[in-house]
Amino acid sequence: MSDGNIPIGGLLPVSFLDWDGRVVSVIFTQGCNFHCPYCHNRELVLGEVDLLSQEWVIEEIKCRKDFLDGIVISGGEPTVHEGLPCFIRELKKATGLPVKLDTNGSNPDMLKTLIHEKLISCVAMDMKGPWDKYQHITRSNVSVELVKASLNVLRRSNLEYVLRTTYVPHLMSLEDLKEVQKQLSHDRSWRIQLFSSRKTLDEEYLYYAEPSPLDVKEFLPDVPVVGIDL
Ligand SMILES: C[S@@+](CC[C@H](N)C(=O)[O-])C[C@H]1O[C@@H](n2cnc3c(N)ncnc32)[C@H](O)[C@@H]1O
Ligand code: SF4
Repeated sequence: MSDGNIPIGGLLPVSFLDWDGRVVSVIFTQGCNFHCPYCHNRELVLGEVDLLSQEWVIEEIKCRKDFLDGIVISGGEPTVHEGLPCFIRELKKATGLPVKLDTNGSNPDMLKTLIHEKLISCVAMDMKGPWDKYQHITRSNVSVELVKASLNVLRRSNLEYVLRTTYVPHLMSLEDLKEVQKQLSHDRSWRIQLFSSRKTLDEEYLYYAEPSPLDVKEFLPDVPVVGIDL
């Protein structure tokens, strides 16, 4: 994709769930460099949606801007698109709203650029699992050094950030979650999201068990647990 032009596969005009305490619009970019089998945004990852015009998306948000507290850019994986900084610049110019980024952490350079140019105000970054299980969980050959670098970028910035791990019992154990807590040095911004099997990239995962919130809370009592049905 060329400068400022990113593939947008979806727009959720109003959401109360995607940025704590804020009413936001959510933009979903198409395409991802990971292939997490549990991913609920399968059409975006597989590139099976009709793309929306960037101008239309910006206009839709602009006409609601007085009722919104921010914009979330999610996906797919937004940071795989080189045009992302330019797109966010246009979005902010048109709406004046703060932007939160959802990312898998695989592009620390992009993260650095977005922070340096003051284009984002908050980041939610996934920690997919213990470092030694990253490639298995994401079904990709991602270098964990990139994710570690993104973590350092966030920690050195003054930005609000959240780290989150989606707990999928078929892919990881409760002990693995403890390992993630250790590898994050008990970072207080870490939270656990419960896997929902309603829609998944790998259709076998439609039949895998969802975790029990009580089991997780009992095992890791200090960590916030969130889930679609909680
Ligand atoms: C679809 S991803 C897009 C942003 C980015 N690619 C990432 O992985 O963080 C947004 C969030 O949804 C979570 N997620 C994906 N599939 C899920 C599922 N089946 N149940 C619960 N959360 C899920 C991811 O772990 C991530 O925190
Ligand atoms: S959950 Fe995984 S596959 Fe889905 S968009 Fe995020 S990184 Fe990509």
